[in-house]
Amino acid sequence: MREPAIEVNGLRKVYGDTVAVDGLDLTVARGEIFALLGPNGAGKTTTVEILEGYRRRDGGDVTVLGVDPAVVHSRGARTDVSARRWRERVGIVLQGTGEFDELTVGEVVNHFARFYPDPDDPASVIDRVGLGAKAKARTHTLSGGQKRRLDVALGIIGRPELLFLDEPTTGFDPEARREFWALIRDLAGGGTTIVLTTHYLEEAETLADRVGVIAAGRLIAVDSPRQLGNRDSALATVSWRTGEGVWEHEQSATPTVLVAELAERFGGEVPGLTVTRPTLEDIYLTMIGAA
Ligand SMILES: Nc1ncnc2c1ncn2[C@@H]1O[C@H](COP(=O)(O)OP(=O)(O)OP(=O)(O)O)[C@@H](O)[C@H]1O
Repeated sequence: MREPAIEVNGLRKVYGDTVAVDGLDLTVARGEIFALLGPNGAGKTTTVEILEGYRRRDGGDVTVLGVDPAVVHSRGARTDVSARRWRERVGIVLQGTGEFDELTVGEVVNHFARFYPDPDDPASVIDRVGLGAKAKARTHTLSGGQKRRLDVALGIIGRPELLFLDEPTTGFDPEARREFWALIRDLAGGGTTIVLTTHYLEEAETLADRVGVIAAGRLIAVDSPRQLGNRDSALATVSWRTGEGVWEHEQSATPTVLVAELAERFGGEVPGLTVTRPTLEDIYLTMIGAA
């Protein structure tokens, strides 16, 4: 089997009296899109920053692209060739870096491209993040969502093998969010491993191969969005309108049987028929509530 992109065992991080990460285990496969969900303060950013090599851990084992990020970050590593190589292979999109004074979008992306041995084409990256029309605009004139797109451009200009995205679409309008999702799928299709944190359940559902739910510093569940918390086998709610126009709702483990009965009862079309299962958000909120 191919070595995973990320392997974490028993990760622990403490700030004073606060246990931010409390024995977290996680494996992310190469080429996977993995979404980390969890309430404010659950430990997502701390975990991701440890994986990126920006934060030191207090316990546990961490391997990212075959390397311990703590070693990359240790003293002397700044000039170390292997540490530099590792950094070039990891793309990071932080929450809001996009202020570069009087520089234009094109200048900033071109400037960052020079840090990498085999960068992508700056003009094409600017187009792909939807900033083509803003290439000559000074970055301080960009809107919030456009600055976020610039952050994404800087995260991918080095053609990373692994890309970390911390709440990437906060402040995006719905169309921009969909364009961004297409970009992420495109990157994953090209083999890039993607780890993102998000508070948008729809984003996790649309993008992620697997989601991990963090609560109080622990990973309490990992599964595909369809199967998380046995969602696929949860009771379905069947709703329909009676002949008198009254809405009926019934929970059922065998909704197909119920719908067949209803069809027979109504002699064809069942008025207002819907069959729904719990959404990812329903499942997530139940999990977080229980934790
Ligand atoms: N530098 C720090 N010093 C002290 N405590 C910190 C520090 N950074 C984070 N914490 C604490 O660690 C816990 C986890 O924080 P973290 O930022 O990892 O959560 P998160 O899941 O990313 O939250 P959010 O969804 O709000 O971004 C919180 O209780 C937070 O207050």
